[in-house]
Amino acid sequence: MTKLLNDALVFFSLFGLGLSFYSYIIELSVEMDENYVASCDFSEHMSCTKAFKSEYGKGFGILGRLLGNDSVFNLPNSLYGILFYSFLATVGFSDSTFTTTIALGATVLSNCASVYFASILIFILKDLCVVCVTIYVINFINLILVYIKLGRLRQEEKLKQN
Ligand SMILES: C/C(=C\C[C@@]12O[C@]1(C)C(=O)c1ccccc1C2=O)CCC[C@H](C)CCC[C@H](C)CCCC(C)C
Repeated sequence: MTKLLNDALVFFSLFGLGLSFYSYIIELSVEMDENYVASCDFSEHMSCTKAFKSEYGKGFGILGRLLGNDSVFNLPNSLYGILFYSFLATVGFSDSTFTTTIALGATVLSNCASVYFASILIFILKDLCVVCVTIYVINFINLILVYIKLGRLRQEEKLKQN
């Protein structure tokens, strides 16, 4: 009964994974070649590298301050994205209520991250990063999908008990 939901969840998680990989490649390219022009840089106020290269592009702009800029955990956000969406794509296959509850927690967390990053884009960097905004949309879709899925799993459990 959750087959279509699972497929959609895995699809959007892989979409997020792809965007995270793409962001990471862009970051590496910009770092190696300062003349590199990223395909997601459209103008001064529509730039993805402006976000990635900012002080908020690494360790969520928090870990560096907490653990020191040289900490092994102060990685580019895109690497955390790769970890996160790989995890979500994997648990997306599971029809266990427990696993899906974990997935719900993770997607709630990622939407908090969306709000945090979106405010940085709007109020501090005054930048429209298309890759970032697409990530926010994906995070929201994933939240809705996991929420619906958990509801159905709980309903199925109830039906089995009776
Ligand atoms: C494209 C990507 C990250 C790039 C980033 O684009 C973001 C998000 C953004 O909006 C932004 C704004 C302002 C400055 C910099 C930036 C960015 O650089 C990857 C998805 C990141 C995703 C939102 C992470 C979700 C992580 C979980 C909430 C926590 C996972 C914890 C791990 C230990 C698994």
